[in-house]
Amino acid sequence: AAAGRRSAAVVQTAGGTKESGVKEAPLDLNPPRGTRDFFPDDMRLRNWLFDKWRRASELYGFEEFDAPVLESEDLYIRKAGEEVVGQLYCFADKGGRRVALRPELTPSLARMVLAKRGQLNMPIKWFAIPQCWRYERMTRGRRREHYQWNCDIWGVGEVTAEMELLSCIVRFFESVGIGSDDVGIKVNNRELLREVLHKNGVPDDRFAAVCVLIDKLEKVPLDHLRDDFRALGVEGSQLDSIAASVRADQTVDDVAQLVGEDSQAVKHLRDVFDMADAYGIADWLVFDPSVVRGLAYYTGVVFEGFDRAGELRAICGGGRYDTLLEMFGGEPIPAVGFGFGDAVVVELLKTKGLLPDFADTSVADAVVWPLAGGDETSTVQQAAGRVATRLRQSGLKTDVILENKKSKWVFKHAARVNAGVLVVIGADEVAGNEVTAKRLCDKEQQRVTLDGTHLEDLAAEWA
Ligand SMILES: CC(=O)Nc1cnc2ccccc2c1
Repeated sequence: AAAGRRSAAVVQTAGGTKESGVKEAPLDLNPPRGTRDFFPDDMRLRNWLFDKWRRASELYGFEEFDAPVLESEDLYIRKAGEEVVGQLYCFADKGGRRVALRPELTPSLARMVLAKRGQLNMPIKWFAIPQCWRYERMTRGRRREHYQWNCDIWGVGEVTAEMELLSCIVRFFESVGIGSDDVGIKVNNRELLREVLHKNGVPDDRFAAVCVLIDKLEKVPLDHLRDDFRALGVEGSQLDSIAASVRADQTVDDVAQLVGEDSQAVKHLRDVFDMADAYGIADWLVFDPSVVRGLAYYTGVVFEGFDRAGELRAICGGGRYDTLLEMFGGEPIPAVGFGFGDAVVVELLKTKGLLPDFADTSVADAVVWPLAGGDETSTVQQAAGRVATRLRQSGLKTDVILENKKSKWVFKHAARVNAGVLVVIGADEVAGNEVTAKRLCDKEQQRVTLDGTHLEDLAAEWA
């Protein structure tokens, strides 16, 4: 690493930008490639978003859980050619164990359910906001981590579970000011594709890998994928009829023609649209037979939030995955869930002018200022400590000026933290067992005795 740092590259370092050469280059101050620092302003936005996600989850009766960011690599070994598996951030740990930074949360959830199998009250409705990772060649300069809100329902095979999740997503959008004219949710059912594959003689064990390729069709023309399809034994007229069946411009009736009105797939799909009104989400849902999502384990209804202006990548996505536990050697339990990343939704909020403004965030309600500097410094600083502690114990967010500062600096600082009241403590206040409280919005001030709780009451009123 030291040798690496001796490179001639010019990096932003502690010592400013300088040609590194013979001397060892100082530490690179940037976070690792594809990752982000969250300075307070960034953290305020992140906390705001997570709070909106949490509120929507709790509104729907979901309980929060979490799992380690590090999991055994085995959890993600799937042979269907998924991008998320191809970009696994994996390595051998010091014990020689193959481990991976989680690229998604669902396999951890499956592991936890299997571990507690039979002891969990079903159905479970759990949510989490995990940081997920991928290792991508930085050629594309994309991020290698994101936070992804997950909600999952285990133990319900009926479409009512899909309705809970779809309406939870809609409630989140409404909670940040996004409406059904801004965003829609494309809904499809992978069972349709399974039935089409059967009709075209494609063996069932090709289903997951075919879905992953069909998902790529959204971005890559069919001709670029013919070789991959051929490798799965899908080609020629068989492939053309499969590709035709997933064309976006078809209605549910059109696909019912293809697979027959008595198809389970069609029934489940119609159920979703029939129930949408009752959940107040009919305006949000759009049938789109081209949507299959890129995860191998989806088995039924799948869905994807999209911006109707068509400028952004998918906002969120999910689906039913009734057989995931079989991958882990367990008896299957029906399950459905979604993932909702922290990147695209923020881009959408930006374009819609819906990002929150934190300019008047109250970092502190009160600022306590010991007039230090003279030989009474320790006396006034101790008095400030006592006053600040009282204010904090009464629940007021209180900042203390920790060193000798000029008045101009203190008032500027109090304004920056949006404090409502400045409590000044000089030697004469201390002598009189008083403080001088200044209301910052209009400079009104009062000498307040420290006897009783009048100071707390006044500070609370002025905060
Ligand atoms: C737009 C964006 O940041 N996407 C993103 C970023 N990091 C990831 C990490 C793991 C899996 C998917 C990921 C997706």
